[in-house]
Amino acid sequence: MKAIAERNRAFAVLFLVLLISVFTAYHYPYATPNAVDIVLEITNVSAFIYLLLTFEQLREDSGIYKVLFLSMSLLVVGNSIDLLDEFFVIDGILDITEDIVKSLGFILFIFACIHWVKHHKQQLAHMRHLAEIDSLTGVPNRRTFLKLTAEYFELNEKDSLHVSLFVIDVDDFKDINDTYGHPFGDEILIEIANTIKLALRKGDYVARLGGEEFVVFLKDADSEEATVTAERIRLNVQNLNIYHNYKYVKCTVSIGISTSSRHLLGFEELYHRADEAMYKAKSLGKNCYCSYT
Ligand SMILES: Nc1nc2c(ncn2[C@@H]2O[C@H](COP(=O)(O)OP(=O)(O)OP(=O)(O)O)[C@@H](O)[C@H]2O)c(=O)[nH]1
Repeated sequence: MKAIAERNRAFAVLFLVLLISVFTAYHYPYATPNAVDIVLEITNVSAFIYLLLTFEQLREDSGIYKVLFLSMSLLVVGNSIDLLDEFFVIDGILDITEDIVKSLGFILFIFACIHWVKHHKQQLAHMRHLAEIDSLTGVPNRRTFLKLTAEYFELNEKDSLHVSLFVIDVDDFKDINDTYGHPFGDEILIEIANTIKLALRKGDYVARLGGEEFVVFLKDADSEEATVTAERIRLNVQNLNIYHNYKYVKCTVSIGISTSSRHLLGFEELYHRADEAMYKAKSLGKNCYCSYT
């Protein structure tokens, strides 16, 4: 964090120095050459010293920032070489050196900018992806689930096909956590999420609403098809053998089902009914499914 703040400060200084250089050179052509030079040299030399001092902080940055940093440093160094003109009378060599350093800096700067934009885009896409999934199980989170379902209802409003929704709750999960520990509880949640995912048709999806509760949305499934899928999920979870400390641990789920013709029930009502049915399944002894009636 500290290194990133330091890097941003270093970049800000470099930009400022380069801006001052350009601004001074182009906006004060009437100033005496010496005055312009003095402003340029003081800013460039102080920036160069600052770069040397902060370089250590940048060593953990990704490659692209290093290249960006290097390219801007070369531009600043190129400007600084001018200063030597004041003290040494080897103008020709210094001019050529200045041109080479600046050209190299400019090429690197363009290269780094292009790659920085690419890198930034990838990071944004990655962050967007992370915001959409549940970080533990990798299935969509509540927000994504609500978004996907709302989109589906909006797009298919006029169709009269059925949709079904499950609320799935892990049974006695507190006991699992208390007996085997929280990390193992997490492992169980990951296994269950994968098992549910594998039991679904293409196009249907599972999400984790939070805690040990999952929700499944079945497009185009009437109550009969929904119960077949629910039973498949229940059985597959029951058959899971999750290894822990030289033995296999079992877990089960209770599933509440609600089905509706798409334009008859909104999502809220569908969810409310499935939740009620899930509690009924719990009261019937768990490890079973129950349809809302
Ligand atoms: N390991 C783990 N545990 C969690 C997570 N989120 C919630 N829990 C735990 O899940 C447990 C849920 O317990 P309860 O609501 O009492 O439900 P239950 O023990 O499954 O009982 P029933 O629902 O009646 O079967 C609590 O102990 C929570 O701490 C999680 O992300 N990881």
